[in-house]
Amino acid sequence: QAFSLGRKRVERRTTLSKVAEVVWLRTNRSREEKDGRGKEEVTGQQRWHRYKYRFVPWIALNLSQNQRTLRYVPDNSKDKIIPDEDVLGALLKVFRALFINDFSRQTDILVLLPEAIKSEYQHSLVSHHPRTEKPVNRIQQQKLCQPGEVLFNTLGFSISRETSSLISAGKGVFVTRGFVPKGTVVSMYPGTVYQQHEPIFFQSIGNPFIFRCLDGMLIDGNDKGISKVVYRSCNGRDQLGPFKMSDCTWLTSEVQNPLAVGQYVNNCSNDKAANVCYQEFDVPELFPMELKQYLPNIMFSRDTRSLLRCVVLVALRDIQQGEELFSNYYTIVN
Ligand SMILES: C[S@@+](CC[C@H](N)C(=O)[O-])C[C@H]1O[C@@H](n2cnc3c(N)ncnc32)[C@H](O)[C@@H]1O
Repeated sequence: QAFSLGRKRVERRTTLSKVAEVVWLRTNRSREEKDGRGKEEVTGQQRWHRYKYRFVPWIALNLSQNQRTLRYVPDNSKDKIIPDEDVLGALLKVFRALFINDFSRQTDILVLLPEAIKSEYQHSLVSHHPRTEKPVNRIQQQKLCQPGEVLFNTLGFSISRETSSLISAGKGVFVTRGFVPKGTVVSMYPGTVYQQHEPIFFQSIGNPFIFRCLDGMLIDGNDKGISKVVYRSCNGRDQLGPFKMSDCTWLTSEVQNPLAVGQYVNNCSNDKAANVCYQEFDVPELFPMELKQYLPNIMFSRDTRSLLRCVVLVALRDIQQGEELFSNYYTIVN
């Protein structure tokens, strides 16, 4: 059954790709004819095959209107805006702050952590009274902050989902507070991660949230219907005692990782240039066990050999409070 589902998925993806290819070739041919560029060295067909589409149905319908927004990358390896270490550093900073904020609710996990790690966290929660110099345990005094507040205190900005500034584009993601410097990890693309051969046919029907990685892996970021059921089921499957391997609160209104709204970022247009860019990030094996509960991605199949794929959005320029985030759904890799 898995095989036939997989085959159907491949067939469906092939059909979508064909439709998109025809639209692409028609658009390019008429453009080339108009400009007298028909005899260019690189043909439209060759360019199509170098194109790494992020959202297939979307490009099939909109490519002709958005020619100028294509993003060119000289090589797969040059797709990264910032080094992986910087992505890891930013995620660890935010996740640690979330963990400490939520410390009083983490007792089941804390008893199982090695002493050295536990005391590191406990250390960060002890401050000294300004007059008496006596140690004060901040756990008892701690007032729980909202996750958005933790993000603001850690990276200096908050983001949230609101009605897009584009007409009939549904929701979008806005910087609601603070300032995002260029090169900052500003959001994460949550969802179930599928390898190329895995069945996604039913989840993909009418689903605009399927993100395609450069190597063909797919991330289903839909927070409704069958996609939601699949994510929850994988999340339950992978839990090890009190240790959750991923966060599923992005499927609810009570999100615990405030970065996990990247699936709502809209595509740039000729009037609104992209201010963020997708960047793929494989979570290293040594990622702290107690912080995995904030990762908004999970593998569809429990495959111990491959690393968990995440996708983050990185700021392409400084972004001010009140601005909507726009990414680029089209990438051409030479
Ligand atoms: C990944 S979803 C983004 C979230 C979406 N705005 C929503 O509220 O569900 C992609 C869909 O958003 C819409 N969209 C994205 N960028 C757009 C744009 N520049 N103009 C109009 N619609 C857009 C399209 O319907 C597209 O299929």
